[in-house]
Amino acid sequence: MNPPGASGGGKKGGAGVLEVIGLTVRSGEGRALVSDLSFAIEPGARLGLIGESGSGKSLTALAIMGLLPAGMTVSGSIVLDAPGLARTDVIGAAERHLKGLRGRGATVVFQEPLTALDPLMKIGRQLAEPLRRVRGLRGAALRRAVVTALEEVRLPTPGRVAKAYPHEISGGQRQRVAIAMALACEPALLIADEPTTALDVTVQAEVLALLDGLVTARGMALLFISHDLAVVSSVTDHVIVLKDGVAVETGDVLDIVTSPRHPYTRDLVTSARRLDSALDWTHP
Ligand SMILES: Nc1ncnc2c1ncn2[C@@H]1O[C@H](COP(=O)(O)OP(=O)(O)OP(=O)(O)O)[C@@H](O)[C@H]1O
Repeated sequence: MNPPGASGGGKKGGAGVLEVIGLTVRSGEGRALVSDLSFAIEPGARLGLIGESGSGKSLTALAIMGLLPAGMTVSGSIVLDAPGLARTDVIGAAERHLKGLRGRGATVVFQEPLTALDPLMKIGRQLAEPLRRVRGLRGAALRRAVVTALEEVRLPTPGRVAKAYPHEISGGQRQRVAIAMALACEPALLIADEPTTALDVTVQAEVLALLDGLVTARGMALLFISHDLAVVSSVTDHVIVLKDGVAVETGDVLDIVTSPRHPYTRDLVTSARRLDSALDWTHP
């Protein structure tokens, strides 16, 4: 049974922020990398996309953003319907139109924050750009908004961070800045693609808790992508299990964790449990 909010069934005509129907992505040689994937996410709902490396998770995220690598072909439909923006099928939409959707419609936080940050620009200036563009802020109001945005992601010394270059702060702090940049656009849908995978375990837990709180506070829809079942189950309500580009199982997080049906999902649950008990053993 699908709970309200997120579903793997590709509902039609609902009030979804995102509705993906029959998404298929092929390589230049015609190999199917994502096959006939359907799901929907309603405002404020959270959907997890889980699968091992190469299962098609990142390509799904890139397809939603209209950023698939050149040479790939895409079919199906990806309808983004964000407040204040025209309802759009990303597939086939003009790049000019997609530029307007990226940020306010949907935005991504990637595994490696340096992909979102310009290494040659101070953090304050980078953060000011979306605040100016999306919220129209200028002057002292813009400077205040930069500090507020850095405070919101719990950076202890926002004034110092604003004046720093990305390489002058830690990896965990950079990911907080990347989250602040994503949120500055006030997106209807946040896609988090392995947002904590590159971080130390303790920092990982802090960033995850931060993301969790911000998504709740802002009522954003969340597509959370990870290879880690424990991480996905801590932040989402509903999951799709992806294997070789195919959704092999979909359902409520608790059902998937307690009674996985597909052998691949069972393997994911077993290895997550094994890791869990190994950690218990090493850290009694
Ligand atoms: N630019 C590309 N050109 C050709 N094939 C690609 C390209 N990018 C990804 N692929 C292939 O598409 C498949 C899915 O890749 P994708 O990056 O979506 O996997 P993933 O589940 O996100 O894995 P990871 O967790 O390692 O990021 C893989 O077989 C990968 O080799």
